[in-house]
Amino acid sequence: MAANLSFLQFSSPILQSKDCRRKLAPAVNFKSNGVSCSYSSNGRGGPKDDAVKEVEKLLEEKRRAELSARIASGEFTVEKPSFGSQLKDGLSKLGLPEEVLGFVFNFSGGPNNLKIPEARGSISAITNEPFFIPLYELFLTYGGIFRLTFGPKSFLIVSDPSIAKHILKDNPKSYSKGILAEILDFVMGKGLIPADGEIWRVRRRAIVPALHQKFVAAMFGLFGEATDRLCKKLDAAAADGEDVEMESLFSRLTLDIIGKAVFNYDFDSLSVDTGIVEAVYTVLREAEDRSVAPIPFWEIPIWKDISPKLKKVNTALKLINDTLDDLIAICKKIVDDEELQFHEEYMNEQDPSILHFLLASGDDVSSKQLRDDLMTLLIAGHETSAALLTWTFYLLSQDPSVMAKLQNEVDLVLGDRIPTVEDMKKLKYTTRVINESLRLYPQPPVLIRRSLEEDVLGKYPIKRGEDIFISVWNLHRSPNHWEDADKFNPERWPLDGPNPNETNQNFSYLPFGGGPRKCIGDMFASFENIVAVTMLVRRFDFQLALGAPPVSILFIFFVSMCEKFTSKLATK
Ligand code: HEM
Repeated sequence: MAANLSFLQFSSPILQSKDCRRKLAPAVNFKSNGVSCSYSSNGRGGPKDDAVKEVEKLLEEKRRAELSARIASGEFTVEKPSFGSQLKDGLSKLGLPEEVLGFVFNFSGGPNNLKIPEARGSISAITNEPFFIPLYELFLTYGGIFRLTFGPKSFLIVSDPSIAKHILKDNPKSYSKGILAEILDFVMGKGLIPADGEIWRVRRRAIVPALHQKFVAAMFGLFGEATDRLCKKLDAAAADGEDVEMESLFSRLTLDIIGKAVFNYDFDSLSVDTGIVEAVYTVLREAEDRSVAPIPFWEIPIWKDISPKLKKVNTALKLINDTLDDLIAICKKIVDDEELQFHEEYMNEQDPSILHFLLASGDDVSSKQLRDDLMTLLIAGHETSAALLTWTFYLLSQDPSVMAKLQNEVDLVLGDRIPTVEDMKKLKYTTRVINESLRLYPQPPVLIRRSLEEDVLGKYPIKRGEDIFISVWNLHRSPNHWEDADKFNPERWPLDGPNPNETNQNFSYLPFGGGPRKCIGDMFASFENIVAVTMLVRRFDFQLALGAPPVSILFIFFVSMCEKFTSKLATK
């Protein structure tokens, strides 16, 4: 029985969209509250009006203060003192010294006497924002681990780096993907993201070698060509003085890239809206719907058969599966006809795709499992990169000094060249900009797990079957670890220092997760994004379009999207 995340439900109405991606959750004004930068004649963005910034800051502080006051008033606190603590209070009132009580209760109870701090309620009752934002306020009050209870459901929210490290790296065998696997089952089956146990182990061992260095280096041509197509589209928009909605374009760019990289299929979604592109988005939207559904409507027997929406989803899934089957069959034939000498860094120059590598490697796998794996890679590498690019350009549009520094580095290192793998090490500031964008807007903002056995998290014992959210959002914005945590400041990462990752930041920074389930596409994604950012900033200036709708932050399909970032373009 599939679980659902009804607490992710939002109360506001669903928005309609013009493009093929539907906006699911309500558009919540992001901090900028729709303030547009004024257009500057030199094409470089002017700083946002100071007075406006001040008002935004005050509004944000007011909102936070109100929520903090509500949390502090105990509105969300569950008062359930344990028998031990009641006894301790009683004895304390009778005059027993604290030292004696501390000794007796620590000795007799140990960690079992400790209770995880508990908050309760409905996130939608607290605020209209995506759920991981109010979780931040609760974290400031309740600490690095607390329980959040909604009616019969309860979740542990982890925002402490050492507990995150314990779950992800030190004791990962005791945790599964839980709810995530249940929701994604219809689209990813037992693909690498939802899979657990032996299936995960076998498939990870088969797939990881496909992303070897030679493969990633070969992808640079693809990254460059796809971004060039986007540049041409933007050229036309800039020439016509047309504002562009960037999230939809980045979504198409990354779909085109990942389709070619995973199974050598050209969606060409930047140019055309074919049936298969529409089918991919239909399936993605369904997964989004399921992640916020109050009940698992897709499991209701009669509904399943008569709902036009579910019929459409099934038709889309069939089209995708048939296309994947065709691609697998074509690729199998090529591999059969190939004079194959398989080795560690094997790559077919005409078709360097992951699918080709898997078939050439003699990977003994059912066609259903292979489809699940391909679909998982497609989804894992698509929305994450699209969201990262959109947030990065949004942040850049807000900070002309960072943009200028970035453009300077790109001009110096690349000039007009298409970036190569050798350039990556030289593009240090560009990398820091992306590191910082991933810190402020991690994709996904929460990692989902379920405990498979009893364990101890921090000082608290937990039972089997606990659903856990590791809030990467909280880790990345924790005042305990970051100075000016909300500020976009690529300079916080020294250029001569190591590339920040979960290990050298001690699990305070988890852009690609950590431990054995760490992202397998981290290098692919980093290079893809560096290529896109460099090729775009050397050609265009980006500013929030005048009079554009407010930028909003949406949590859809486990990724936090920067919706409606509409940019005014100026060709450099
Ligand atoms: C900016 C882009 C990306 C970000 C931020 C990102 C982030 C992540 C994170 C945080 C995880 C860990 C999830 C967890 O522990 O629950 C993950 C897992 C994964 N990612 Fe990525 N990812 C990105 C791009 C990609 C790409 C391009 C691919 C494929 C080519 C990919 C494939 C995967 C797979 C297969 C897993 C599951 C690994 C496993 O469970 O063994 N990702 N990603």
